[in-house]
Amino acid sequence: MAIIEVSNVTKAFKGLTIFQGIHVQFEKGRIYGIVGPNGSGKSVLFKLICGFIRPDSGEVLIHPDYQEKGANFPKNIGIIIDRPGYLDNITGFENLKRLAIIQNIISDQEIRQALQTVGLDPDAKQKVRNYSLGMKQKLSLAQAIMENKEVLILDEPFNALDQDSVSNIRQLLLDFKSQGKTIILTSHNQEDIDLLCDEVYRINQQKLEKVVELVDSSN
Ligand SMILES: Nc1ncnc2c1ncn2[C@@H]1O[C@H](COP(=O)(O)OP(=O)(O)OP(=O)(O)O)[C@@H](O)[C@H]1O
Repeated sequence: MAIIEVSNVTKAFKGLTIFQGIHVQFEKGRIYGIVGPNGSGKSVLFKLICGFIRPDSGEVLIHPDYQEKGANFPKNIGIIIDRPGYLDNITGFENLKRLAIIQNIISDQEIRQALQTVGLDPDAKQKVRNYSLGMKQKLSLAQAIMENKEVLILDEPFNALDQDSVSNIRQLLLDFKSQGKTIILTSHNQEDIDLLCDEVYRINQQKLEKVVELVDSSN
């Protein structure tokens, strides 16, 4: 069984149909790209997968090993969807520490490590209020990876990152994949998709279509 299976899912908001009977399966150890124009439903798909919103019909099936006990919600997923509201009068480390306390499964050292991995200084005294857009993006990436989850769902993980940071994070995601983690991401940058993804799906007219790579027959 796949880790996550979206089966015949339909979703509308007040008459605005986003998905009509979509299917997709996500397998362990692969990187999946979801593409589509603004407003086509990429974030909605991620929220459906995470159980934040429910399908009108159809279902999202989660492999038992990845299920929250007693609920059909995935556990063990690191998420970036809609930038989280960080407290702006404390540092990045202090924000992540507050969030880490909820699960209480990681040490301060692991939080520091996550910050360093994405290129933020864990000892910086700077409050989040004074963070640039790219720094906030890195903080949300650090949050998604800090608990070393098996599945990462990343809505526009490269937004606002400078070129070096984009390269670092791309490499990080490829390293995660080689460790057997599963990653589902969106990006409006085709290069991210081409470099990272094993499979790509495009949202088109309320359906999810697998993008088939055209083999260049000229060589
Ligand atoms: N909770 C909600 N209630 C009503 N409408 C919603 C809700 N969530 C999303 N929508 C609508 O669903 C559509 C798809 O939104 P979504 O955020 O998934 O798009 P997206 O593909 O992620 O876009 P972008 O590329 O701009 O990030 C939009 O028209 C949005 O307004």
